[in-house]
Amino acid sequence: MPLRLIALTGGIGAGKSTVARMLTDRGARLIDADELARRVVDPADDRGRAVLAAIAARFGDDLIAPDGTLDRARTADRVFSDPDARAAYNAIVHPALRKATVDAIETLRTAQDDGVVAHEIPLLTADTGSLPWTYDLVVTVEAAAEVRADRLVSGRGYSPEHAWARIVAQGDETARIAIADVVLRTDGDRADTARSVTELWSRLHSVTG
Ligand SMILES: CC(C)(COP(=O)(O)OP(=O)(O)OC[C@H]1O[C@@H](n2cnc3c(N)ncnc32)[C@H](O)[C@@H]1O)[C@@H](O)C(=O)NCCC(=O)NCCS
Ligand SMILES: Nc1ncnc2c1ncn2[C@@H]1O[C@H](COP(=O)(O)OP(=O)(O)OP(=O)(O)O)[C@@H](O)[C@H]1O
Repeated sequence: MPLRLIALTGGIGAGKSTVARMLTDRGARLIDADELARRVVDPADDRGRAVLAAIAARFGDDLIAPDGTLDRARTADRVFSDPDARAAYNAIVHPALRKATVDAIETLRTAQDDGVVAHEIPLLTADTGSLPWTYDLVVTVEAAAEVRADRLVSGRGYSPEHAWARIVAQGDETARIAIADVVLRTDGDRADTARSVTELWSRLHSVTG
């Protein structure tokens, strides 16, 4: 079977990373959009510096920390409280992120042209239609917004305001479910989630493509 590229999307705090880990435990390889989004603003890299300069030109130098890295907390405050700022920020960062993703897919394909690659990508719906790659299966990981907010506050130390700002920034689940082939609900406990991942893994091995 050729390489199958799976989108793993879902609302913040629903459990994408948990599901991704369960898939990699079963042998999938992973591309993490959040991690690539950190790399594209790495000041140690020429392209990263160019992205940081574009952010500073649009938003001001106060988003750049004294050591030249992105001040992530300040950036989050700006972009998660203001949809126009978020769109402007995404317009700067997302082209670099897309390029990094194409490179990552190619690198994995060159290393091994079969198996499952999971692409953990929180913002899939915002970009659908303009992506320079195609998925064999789109999976969205979903739990009720209140459950996700509780997890972000108790598990990740977010304040309730920060948790809700991000949940709201991502829109509701309707758009994600509309583009998904599989909706993996994680309102239950981790054992329930593990069972759903086992089913998904079987399905991935019965999909040709
Ligand atoms: C705004 C930034 C600096 C905040 O950094 P921070 O370290 O606090 O958060 P982190 O990057 O770990 O993201 C955590 C979660 O926030 C959500 N999130 C991140 N960026 C966005 C965004 N632009 N819009 C909506 N939700 C987002 C995602 O669910 C993500 O998993 C950072 O998230 C960023 O650079 N975002 C833009 C790049 C992007 O779109 N990333 C998502 C990958 S698809
Ligand atoms: N049934 C469950 N399935 C998955 N995760 C769960 C479940 N119950 C509790 N959790 C917890 O929810 C938290 C959020 O999970 P995770 O970090 O995987 O979310 P995420 O969707 O990747 O978030 P982000 O969008 O920030 O990357 C974790 O602490 C995880 O252990």
